[in-house]
Amino acid sequence: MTNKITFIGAGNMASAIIGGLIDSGVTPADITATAPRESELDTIRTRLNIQTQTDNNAAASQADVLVLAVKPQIMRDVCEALSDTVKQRNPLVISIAAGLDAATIDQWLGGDNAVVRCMPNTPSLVGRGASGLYANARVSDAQRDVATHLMEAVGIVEWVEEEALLDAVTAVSGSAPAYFFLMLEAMEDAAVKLGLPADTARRLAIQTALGAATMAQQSDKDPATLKQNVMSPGGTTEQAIQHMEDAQLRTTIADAMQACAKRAQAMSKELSGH
Ligand SMILES: NC(=O)C1=CN([C@@H]2O[C@H](COP(=O)(O)OP(=O)(O)OC[C@H]3O[C@@H](n4cnc5c(N)ncnc54)[C@H](OP(=O)(O)O)[C@@H]3O)[C@@H](O)[C@H]2O)C=CC1
Ligand SMILES: O=C(O)[C@@H]1CCC=N1
Repeated sequence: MTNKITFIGAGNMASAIIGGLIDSGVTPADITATAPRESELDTIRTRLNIQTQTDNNAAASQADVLVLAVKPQIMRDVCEALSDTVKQRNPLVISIAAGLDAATIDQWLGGDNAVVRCMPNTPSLVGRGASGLYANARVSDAQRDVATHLMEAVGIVEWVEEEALLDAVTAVSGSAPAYFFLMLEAMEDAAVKLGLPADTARRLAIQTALGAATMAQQSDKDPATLKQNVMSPGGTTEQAIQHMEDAQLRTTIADAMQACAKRAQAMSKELSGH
């Protein structure tokens, strides 16, 4: 990819995507990241060999692709301060902020911009990301391809044609690494109570999660069938699964994802004012 990519914000999500991009072969010198403090940038520059800047406008003035990766709560100030540069440079804008719609981002940047909204997740760092993408009407087919190419460098990409569906994407993949990490935490704790050393328990739980996800990805069987295949009648797994069903685990997961999507909608109202 020959595009110059600038990340406004160099935190958890930006560094996960940047790390994945570099592993996929993007030239570090083509990537710039910004943050207010040199100390944070020193770390990412040393680790990834990319360009860094504390001046957002200076960094954006070189960008073909401008990735907005700051917290939603400060996005308005950041965008408004970038609007003159964006008007001159006219980059493809990719916002990764949860719960901020493309029209609001476009308006804060001064209007008439090609804006892709992307909901990525942190496994992008290891090339196993999952991103949902939505494009506003200004985004050309070529720019869609650029956004696809960029995010496919760090995982899979699913386009949605209705912007509101990005809230569902946030619930099923954007926020979801945390659900699986919670599961790993809980399994490790429970295994320790059953007598295993913590490091042994963690290794076994992680490898099992990896193995199950890989099987689910590679198998032509659906997850329900794969689950059934582990459950020998009258055996051990049946007991565990029955316990989870009795404890309404499915309802808990559905309620948690509803709460996640609802929070994205509420953030949109709070921050955009409509
Ligand atoms: N974390 C995740 O799993 C996901 C996050 N997102 C979205 O990604 C965005 C970033 O989240 P995340 O990476 O977790 O947050 P972080 O707080 O880790 O990163 C935010 C970054 O922005 C920097 N920053 C703050 N103010 C400015 C400014 N004025 N100009 C430039 N940079 C600035 C911060 O620097 P400093 O630390 O010095 O303040 C930090 O580097 C959010 O909008 C979030 O909704 C989307 C999907 C998943
Ligand atoms: O928790 C959040 O708001 C961000 C968006 C998705 C994942 N992390």
